[in-house]
Amino acid sequence: MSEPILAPIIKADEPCFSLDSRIPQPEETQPLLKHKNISKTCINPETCTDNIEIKSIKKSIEEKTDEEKIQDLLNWKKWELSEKVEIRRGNYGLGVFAKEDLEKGETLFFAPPEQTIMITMAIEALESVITDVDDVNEPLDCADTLSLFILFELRKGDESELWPYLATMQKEYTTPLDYWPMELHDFLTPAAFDFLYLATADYVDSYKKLQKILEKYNVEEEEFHRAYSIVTTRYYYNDAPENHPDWFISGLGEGDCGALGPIFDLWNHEVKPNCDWEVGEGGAMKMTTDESIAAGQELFISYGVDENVRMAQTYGFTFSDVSKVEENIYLYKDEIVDACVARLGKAREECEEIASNALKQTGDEGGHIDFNCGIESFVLETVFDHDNPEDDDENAKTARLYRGALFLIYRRREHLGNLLEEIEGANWDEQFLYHKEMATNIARAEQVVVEKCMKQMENFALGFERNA
Ligand SMILES: C[S@@+](CC[C@H](N)C(=O)[O-])C[C@H]1O[C@@H](n2cnc3c(N)ncnc32)[C@H](O)[C@@H]1O
Repeated sequence: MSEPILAPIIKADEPCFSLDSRIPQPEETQPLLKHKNISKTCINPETCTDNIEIKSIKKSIEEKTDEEKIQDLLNWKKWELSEKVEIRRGNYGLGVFAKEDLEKGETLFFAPPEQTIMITMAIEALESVITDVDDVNEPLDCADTLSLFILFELRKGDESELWPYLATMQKEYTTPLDYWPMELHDFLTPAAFDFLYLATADYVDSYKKLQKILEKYNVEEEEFHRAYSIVTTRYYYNDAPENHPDWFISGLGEGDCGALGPIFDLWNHEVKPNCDWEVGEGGAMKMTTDESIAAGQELFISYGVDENVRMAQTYGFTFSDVSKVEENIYLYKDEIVDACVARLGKAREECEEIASNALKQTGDEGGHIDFNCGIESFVLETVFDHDNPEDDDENAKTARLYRGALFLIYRRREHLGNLLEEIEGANWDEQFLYHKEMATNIARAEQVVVEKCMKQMENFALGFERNA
């Protein structure tokens, strides 16, 4: 959903590596990284080395203006869209704006399930493409299935029934973290690097499942990536189908799958939005105002993400006004072990063992400090609670936990300070200015929480120490 700013474009004659090279290797997931080699990725090594031009069977379609495309979309179905709003291009691509003053609680949009793009529609359409479970490397989930469906619909061009919708989609999606160039890895915070890993792994996973079909239909990576991004930046949760072919897999219950909602998905995101949305019976979409809104204002919903790092991962944008976001400070095992050694005076091996055992019980890398400065780390709690003297009371334990966490965030402050200096001081090629802004916004958002939590946690620690 971000404005298209280009990441490296994959060309057939560039040196190429396997798709896996885009996924950082395990040792690279450690925080505070060293510079990585510059690398370009390429889907099909044979076509890279032989410099073969892949035959494109995409239709070229007469380009319409934004206004014409929006009009086609509005005429496509009998939408229940309030006359008090308009769709137009704004600061964040297309968006929805108030034409008149709006009151709190007004319904602005309603779409019954049949006007949304449901997974059942995608499965049905793909049954002629996927005839056997062996046509895919692994069963497809909802996002994979919708991506493949959208890809083929895009190829049909204006012969697709969905064309009035698809024609409004942005042309390129190149900046989300799944296309973050390797030479810029060092400019990411440790958390952003983790999110990059997740974003890339999800994308590559999807590509690999579909590889045979993509190759059969000569789908270039860029083409697949666009369809995939259209889906993942617009997908809203919806129920999984009751019956489906063997090549499809998803959760069984409510909200375990997803759908696309034309018009609904033109609302842009704010952490504190002025509109609210609801998925009703069978996947119907409803949009209402959450406050009174003056004419001319843009209408926003929340996509359910509050952190710059998560917005970057899923939607390809970040807020530069970092007071708007609610970033977390993610903690990692190595840092916790350092805090254990420094604060408790224990041997590294012992700290390692305690932390590793605690980590085995949790799914995450070590936990986090949330934007309210609450410590959400089982590992940190375990480490600082471990092997306490018998006369140790709850106040002393809590104080020790805060001191341990403070050690971590002082270090993180130093790291973020250095990182921001490096970002500022580096020589950025013009094509990467968007990346610079994104890396800065992610680091600054975390820095704000670090500064706030330092003061707050000092006070907490002192209070508990006094009562111990
Ligand atoms: C569901 S679409 C919204 C419609 C989109 N603006 C369009 O032109 O089609 C989500 C995408 O919109 C953009 N977007 C939404 N909210 C934004 C924001 N607050 N700042 C920057 N971009 C935003 C991002 O590109 C995001 O991936």
